[in-house]
Amino acid sequence: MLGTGNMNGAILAGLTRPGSALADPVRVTTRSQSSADALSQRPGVTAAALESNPDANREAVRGAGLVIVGVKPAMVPDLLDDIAADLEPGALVISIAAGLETKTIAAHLPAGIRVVRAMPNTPATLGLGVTAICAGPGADAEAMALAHEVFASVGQVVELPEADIPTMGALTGSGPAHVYLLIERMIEAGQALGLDAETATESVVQTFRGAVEMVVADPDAGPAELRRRVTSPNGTTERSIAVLEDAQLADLFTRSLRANVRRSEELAAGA
Ligand SMILES: NC(=O)C1=CN([C@@H]2O[C@H](COP(=O)(O)OP(=O)(O)OC[C@H]3O[C@@H](n4cnc5c(N)ncnc54)[C@H](O)[C@@H]3O)[C@@H](O)[C@H]2O)C=CC1
Ligand SMILES: O=C(O)[C@@H]1CCC=N1
Repeated sequence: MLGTGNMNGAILAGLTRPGSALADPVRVTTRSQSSADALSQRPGVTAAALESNPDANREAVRGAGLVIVGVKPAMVPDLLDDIAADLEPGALVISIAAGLETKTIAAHLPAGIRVVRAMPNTPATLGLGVTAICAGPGADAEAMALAHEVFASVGQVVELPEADIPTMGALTGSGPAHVYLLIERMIEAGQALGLDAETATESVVQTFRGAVEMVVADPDAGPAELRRRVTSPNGTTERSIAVLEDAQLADLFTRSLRANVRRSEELAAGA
């Protein structure tokens, strides 16, 4: 794993969490020695820092069958140019960078390197991630099976055409941030109505958790039916839902996701 920050770090945490059977040793790189020291505490993980060893990325990929690139999108091309000559022939390179298209990734790699693009999300850290994957140049069935296996060990995997990856970036890659924003705003609203911070926080978090678990536990009912069961005719929920629906939430979310996808397109163009 090259560039082990928030997202690659979450995947690594998921892969090495207690009870998950990580079959192969993992070499990871990061920029600072202090984060490399922290990462190397994980079982089966060897970490190297660029600030101590400028060759860390090149050394990490030597002999590796699978390389997951987790630096910021703008840094990916330079990183690939740096490691290109040291990659094993036929290695699988997975990029998790938002926006960056597989043709751009492949253009910075030698022929014969297999490319997969992935859009994971941070709940991978608990094994509860969602990762969308798509095949890039040279990605044969074996490469896709390997990508599937890695991300399946930290959550669910959805295989999609590349054109859908930006939408998944908006819906699931960025999705946890949208959920956290809703949690934050509900806590603030509880406080505005007089609850103390601790009570509001604990109650809202448990409400999200309980509500999500109910959707998971009863897929036949689905969220609309579960909402109906809470919303008594002429009761209290009806009033609060009416205020929320007044804000045209469906339209708001669609506009929000479109803005996210537009940024993916800018990143694809190198902006
Ligand atoms: N944060 C998220 O929830 C998600 C992020 N992504 C993608 O993951 C990638 C990383 O994002 P974050 O983890 O949020 O960023 P981050 O900044 O937390 O992590 C990047 C890491 O790369 C290290 N780094 C920088 N240059 C390096 C180099 N040349 N060699 C080795 N390490 C280097 C940094 O020290 C840092 O630890 C981005 O391309 C982003 O689009 C995709 C899905 C979700
Ligand atoms: O905000 C970003 O650009 C990255 C991609 C998806 C989540 N975080």
